[in-house]
Amino acid sequence: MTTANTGGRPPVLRLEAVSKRFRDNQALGEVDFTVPDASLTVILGPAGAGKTTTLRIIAGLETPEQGRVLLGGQDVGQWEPRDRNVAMIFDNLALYPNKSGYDNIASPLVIRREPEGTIRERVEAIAKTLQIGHVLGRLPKTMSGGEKQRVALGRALIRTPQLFLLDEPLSSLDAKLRIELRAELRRMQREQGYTFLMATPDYHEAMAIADTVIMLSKGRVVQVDAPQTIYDLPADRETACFVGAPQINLFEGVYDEGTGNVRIAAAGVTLAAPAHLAAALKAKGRGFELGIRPENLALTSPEDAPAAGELVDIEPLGPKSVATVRVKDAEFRVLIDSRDVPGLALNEPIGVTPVHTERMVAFDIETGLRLRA
Ligand SMILES: Nc1ncnc2c1ncn2[C@@H]1O[C@H](COP(=O)(O)OP(=O)(O)OP(=O)(O)O)[C@@H](O)[C@H]1O
Repeated sequence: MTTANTGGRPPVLRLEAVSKRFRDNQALGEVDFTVPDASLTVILGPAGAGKTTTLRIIAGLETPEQGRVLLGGQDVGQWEPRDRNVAMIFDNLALYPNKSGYDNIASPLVIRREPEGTIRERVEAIAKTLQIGHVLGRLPKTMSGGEKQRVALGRALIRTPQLFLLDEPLSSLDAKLRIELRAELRRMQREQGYTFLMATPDYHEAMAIADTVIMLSKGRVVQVDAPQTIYDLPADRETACFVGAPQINLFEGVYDEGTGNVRIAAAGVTLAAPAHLAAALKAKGRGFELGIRPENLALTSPEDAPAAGELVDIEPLGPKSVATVRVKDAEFRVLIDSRDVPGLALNEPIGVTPVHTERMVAFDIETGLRLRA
């Protein structure tokens, strides 16, 4: 059992080889991971990856085919959901329509027959943190969407379970509110030392708040790492494409042993193999793709650029823009400063030059796995 970072205590949560099948659909296959105490871990993955199923199994709302769920080191396989001391927070939590904000938040403690003074103290503290003091006396129908979501969060957070499971808790909110509330969740988690396991298909969200990201794909854990590591060194091609917008550039290449160069046939371009990948590319020879993030390419004059083509599109993204350069049968997405856009003309010749070649990655075309240096 993993006891890292827990001072010898077992981790808050550990999944061991958890599998789940719905009829002929293998929703989860041998899922393994650990969630340490007072951490914010995000399960990231596309729709249908198995995020909700994983959370439901931990909460005891779904039974795994195989494998073990350990909470604080105890196998809870036979435990009822209410005995597990975990709180699950869904998107769009329904509030009691006939109860005030205060009574909605207080309800879990009222059910537990906590003393009234304690309840008042807790509700007021939570309302202050979530900045919803002004809606405590009001019915849900008079609250905005964001206020309702905060009251619902307050109701979940008023309990103090050993683990909070959050299933896309912010997805119904508008972009501004989502960013505000996720920062608040992060702050509360840190201040109170809560342990959060949150599922989201939004890599921006994962990057913004996670200590650790569990990348889930087709019911399997593909990678468990810090968000920046998932971005810089994705375990496979699918993860590389899933995290990062504009998407990573991928080019099929062939390594030339004589020169130590990589030829990208589709673009008719030859690049020096970056030093950190040379051995892996040499060993592979062909059947690999080079992965270059758009921010690691620059627009240059066509004369001395390794790739020269035509500027075919510019997409503004606020302070940054994405320039697309067609070079023969290949397209290069290049992230540029939007202030440089006025100096560019569509359909004109332009060069593309890799910068930070030490950040290039390469994937095996057959397996999709990243080639290890
Ligand atoms: N009760 C069920 N009966 C049959 N199949 C199910 C059931 N629940 C989930 N599945 C299937 O299991 C797989 C994983 O679903 P799950 O809801 O866990 O994915 P998810 O990653 O949470 O997706 P989303 O981001 O869309 O919520 C999917 O193929 C889904 O169709």
